[in-house]
Amino acid sequence: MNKISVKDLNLFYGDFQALKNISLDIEDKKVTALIGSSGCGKSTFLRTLNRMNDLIDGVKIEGKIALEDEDIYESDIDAVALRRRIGMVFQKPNPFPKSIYENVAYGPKRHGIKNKKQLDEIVETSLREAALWDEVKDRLNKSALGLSGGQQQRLCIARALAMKPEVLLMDEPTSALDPIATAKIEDLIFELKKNYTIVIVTHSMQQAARISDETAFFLMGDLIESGKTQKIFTTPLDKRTEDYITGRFG
Ligand SMILES: Nc1ncnc2c1ncn2[C@@H]1O[C@H](COP(=O)(O)OP(=O)(O)OP(=O)(O)O)[C@@H](O)[C@H]1O
Repeated sequence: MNKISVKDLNLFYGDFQALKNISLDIEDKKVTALIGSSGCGKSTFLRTLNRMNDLIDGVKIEGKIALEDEDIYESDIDAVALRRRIGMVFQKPNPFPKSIYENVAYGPKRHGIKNKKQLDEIVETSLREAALWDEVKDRLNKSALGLSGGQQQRLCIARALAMKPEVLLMDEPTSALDPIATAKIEDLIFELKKNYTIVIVTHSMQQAARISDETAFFLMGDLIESGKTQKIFTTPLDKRTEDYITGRFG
């Protein structure tokens, strides 16, 4: 089943066309990796999925993106509600300068949940889901900035999960982390796909091969090829995909 369906998507930054006629279906409760060399449009594409590009001046978008049956670029859609359904985790862990507890409770509080017991529950569940609970349960009121980089990134994942999203967008979530912290996040992604649809931008082909079910290869704003990760990495249809995954360019 498709969770998100992208059809004939074009995106312009002013006169520059960063995405060219992209059509891609994103499967429910699977990990889809977006790969391609620097500047090919992976992050831009990722941001179109929860309308984060709306926040950038001079962006023009054509085409259609449906979340299940709903066109997310319909003029009457509530972008804040959309971003609650499609959460995002960024390249650099960016916890708020607040306690671990407050980082996770922040979103639910802003959306009107005031009951302490309910918030406690959301915080614990989200931290457990992000595989961080055991490491932080005795220091929930300490600053999030005292956590290691890998812990901070899992906290940011917990913060996203606290909003009970359906889809998680991850923009190179491990590029600032060491191999051990990276492995923890990769294990976590594997667990999370049982309940969430995940789209991840990665520079690491090994990472894409390890963790994704589906892979989409971008080149200079075009989507060259997409499909099952195993197929893309073993028998790609397009010569340009093959050249990229075998390291001939990129
Ligand atoms: N806010 C912006 N204004 C103008 N051009 C932009 C903007 N953001 C990105 N671009 C351009 O759009 C193209 C795609 O950028 P994007 O960041 O999506 O690529 P990417 O594949 O994610 O690259 P990287 O892997 O380096 O992050 C690039 O040529 C980039 O310079």
